[in-house]
Amino acid sequence: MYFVDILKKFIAYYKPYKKVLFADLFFASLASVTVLAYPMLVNQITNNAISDEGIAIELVVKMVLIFGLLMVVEYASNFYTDYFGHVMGAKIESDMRNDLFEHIQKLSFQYHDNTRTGQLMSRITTDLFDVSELAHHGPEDTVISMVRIMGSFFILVNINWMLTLVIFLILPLMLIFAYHYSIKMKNALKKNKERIADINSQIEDSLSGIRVVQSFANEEIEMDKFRSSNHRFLESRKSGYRVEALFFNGLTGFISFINISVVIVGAILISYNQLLLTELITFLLYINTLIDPVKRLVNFTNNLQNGVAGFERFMEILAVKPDIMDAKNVTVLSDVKGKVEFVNVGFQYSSESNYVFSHINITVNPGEYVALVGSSGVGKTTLCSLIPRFYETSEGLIKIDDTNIKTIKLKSLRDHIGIVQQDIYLFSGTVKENILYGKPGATDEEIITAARNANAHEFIMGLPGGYNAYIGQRGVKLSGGQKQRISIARVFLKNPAILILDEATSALDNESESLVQQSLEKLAKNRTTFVIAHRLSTIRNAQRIIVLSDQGIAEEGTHANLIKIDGVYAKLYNMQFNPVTL
Ligand SMILES: Nc1ncnc2c1ncn2[C@@H]1O[C@H](COP(=O)(O)OP(=O)(O)OP(=O)(O)O)[C@@H](O)[C@H]1O
Repeated sequence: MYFVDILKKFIAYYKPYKKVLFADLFFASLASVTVLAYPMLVNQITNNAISDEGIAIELVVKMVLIFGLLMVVEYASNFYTDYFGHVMGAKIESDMRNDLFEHIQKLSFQYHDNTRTGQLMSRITTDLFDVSELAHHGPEDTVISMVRIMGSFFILVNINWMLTLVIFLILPLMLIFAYHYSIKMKNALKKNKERIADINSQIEDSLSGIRVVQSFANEEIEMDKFRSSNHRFLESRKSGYRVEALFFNGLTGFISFINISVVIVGAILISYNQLLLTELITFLLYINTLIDPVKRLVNFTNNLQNGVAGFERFMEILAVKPDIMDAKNVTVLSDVKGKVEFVNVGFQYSSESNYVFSHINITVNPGEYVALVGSSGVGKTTLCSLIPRFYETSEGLIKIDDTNIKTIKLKSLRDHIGIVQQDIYLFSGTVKENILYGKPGATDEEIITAARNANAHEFIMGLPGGYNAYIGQRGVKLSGGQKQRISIARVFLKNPAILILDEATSALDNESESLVQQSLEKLAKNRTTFVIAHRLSTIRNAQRIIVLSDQGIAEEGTHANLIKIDGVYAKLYNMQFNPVTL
């Protein structure tokens, strides 16, 4: 049942390429038939054209012409299967890769938190290559092998059944050998794949953190880690090549054994006048026509195993249901006012971990500026990441403008929320491309206005190339404050009703901070804003400060009120502004 299911899903990918597939199978059969005809022609020449009376020129010319014609047909058919067949396989692979990437993008933060990017990269790239090989060679090799095995068997029996029996006595041994080694090869290849995926993860990890590596001068440690996974890969390739060498040379050995046995038995049959020399020559020529598709079939079992394994891994990811999806009847938000309500909200990252918080009740009015304060790890970022549904609440619910966010179309929900974080992610590309990310299709004027609002226009104009300046991988060519202002421009362009500022200025120096702070204040105007700040000076003017503790919301109020009640906030504030001196 499982296999049928997998097969059905696999076959579905052929649908757009039905015509090419059938043409491919037709030409594969045609090429196989021509191969079967060659030894026949040799037989005609040796039997009828050459005799003691001389050479029958007319017949030879006729045979040569047929030879030529068959060669043209074989060449054209093989060209079709080699080119169009491979292109079909590549197109199927490309369709699968698109589906996989689309799906992976839908998977929630929870999934990505627990999955190594390098492993996913391997699945999207190398694994699917095996599937493409199977998609192309699977049906084709089956047809070629069947036509050739049946055709040559029929011809061999017709020439001499006793010699055919010799082959079919040895062939099962060869198949058992081939099957045994093909399993070993499959295991070796699987190991290779796992290890190359490890290397990919390692490269991804080390190179993404190259700045940390170099700042700690830990290149040698990274090199050691790399050397060890590279060595493990080398070892698995070594054992793979060993199995491969045994396998292919063993097969060649069996083929030689079959040929020698046929020659010996054939010689005996000739001596008893049971066989002609010309028949023995034709028979020997047909052995290859029979053995070659057998080898092909064995190879195909390998392709099949790899391809199926690759396809299973592909399906495995596709089977992961995005845990955060649109409900059946979703609402699309329009004209959002920006009221945000947490109703008895509780959250745990996984069923095994502790609740980060529970029983959180907060109502934030449209346009209100609310600061979240609390010690490190208390859950401020987590609380905010529930609003765009990056994670799903474990208890309670969140409402925007009185609508439960689980009933809002995910895209629509996220379209109305802007986030500025401390750890900014800019894509490698130009300044303009990065700002445009906030509203694809925006005009140049809109981009410049957003940049001006974010205090970014001037420094952008100073860059070589201005808005078309290339900013490097993750924006490495820009300063922290500049990156931050580009990310703010991006949100200005998006123009969301709800804003989350997650410690956006805490990594900046005073000058940068004031530029960024100014633009953030402008950005927050008329939007419901949640600010997470470590530097309490930046939130003194907040309309409301919510203080989180391990027990939930500990205090709530304005800065002045909270100082007056002299609780958790006052303690945090005093720690920052009146540090104890010895
Ligand atoms: N992706 C995650 N998977 C599992 N646990 C997480 C994850 N992210 C955060 N946590 C845990 O959840 C708790 C709250 O983290 P969170 O980042 O929300 O705190 P925070 O108050 O924003 O801290 P800080 O002020 O240091 O940024 C922490 O104990 C943290 O270890």
